[in-house]
Amino acid sequence: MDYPKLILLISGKRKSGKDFLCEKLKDILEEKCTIIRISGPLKSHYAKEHNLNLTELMSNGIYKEKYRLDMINWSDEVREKDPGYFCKAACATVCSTQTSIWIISDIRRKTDIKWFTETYLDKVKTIRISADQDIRIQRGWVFQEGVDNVTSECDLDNWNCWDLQLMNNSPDEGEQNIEKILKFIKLNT
Ligand SMILES: Nc1ncnc2c1ncn2[C@@H]1O[C@H](COP(=O)(O)OP(=O)(O)OP(=O)(O)O)[C@@H](O)[C@H]1O
Repeated sequence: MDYPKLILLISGKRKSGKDFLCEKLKDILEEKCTIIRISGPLKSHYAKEHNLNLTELMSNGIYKEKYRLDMINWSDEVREKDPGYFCKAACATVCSTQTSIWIISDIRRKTDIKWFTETYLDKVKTIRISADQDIRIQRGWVFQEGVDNVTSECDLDNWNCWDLQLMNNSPDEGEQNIEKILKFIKLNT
C-alpha cells in the first residue's frame, strides 16, 4: 500500500481552529492532500436515519448545534458495536487512491487514534491544536452541557502522545503553525 504516505490526525477542542488550519494547509498542498472528516459519514448516516437536511447539518450554523447533542449520543451507540465504524466510513470516501497526505481534521477519541494506528501503522501522526478558553469564546464557543463535558470533547484532553502540539491563539500563531506542520510533513514523507 503506497498511498497515502502520511496520515495526519488533527485533534483540538471546539473553536481551537482545526478547520481553519486544515483549510490553509489544503490551499498550500492542493491535490497532494485530502481533508477527511469523520463527521462526514457520521452526519450523513444520522441525517438519513432521522430524515434531516444534511447540508444544514454540515454547516456551522444553529441547525448543527441543535442536533449536536443527539448526534453525539446516537453515534456513541453505533461506536459501542463497532468503535472504528465512522473512521472506516470516512476513509472509504477518499476518491483519489494517489493522494500523498490525508488530513483527518476531527479526531475526538482514543478509539479513533487506535483504529487509524492499527490500520495504517507508522504512517499515522497525531497533532493537537490548542487555544486559550478566552480566545475560543471570542471565536464563538459557548459551553454546552452534554457536549463540552462528554467523551467526544474530553477523551483526548489528557492524552499525551502527540507527535506535534500547537498553540493557535492568533493569526501570527496560525501562520507559524502552518510552517511547523509543513516542515513536519516534509520530515515524514
Ligand atoms: N490562528 C487563527 N487566527 C485567527 N482566527 C482563527 C485562527 N484559528 C481559528 N480562527 C477562527 O476561529 C473560528 C473557529 O475556528 P474553526 O472553525 O477552525 O475551529 P474548530 O476547531 O474547527 O471548531 P469546531 O470543532 O467547533 O468545528 C473561525 O472563525 C476561524 O476563522
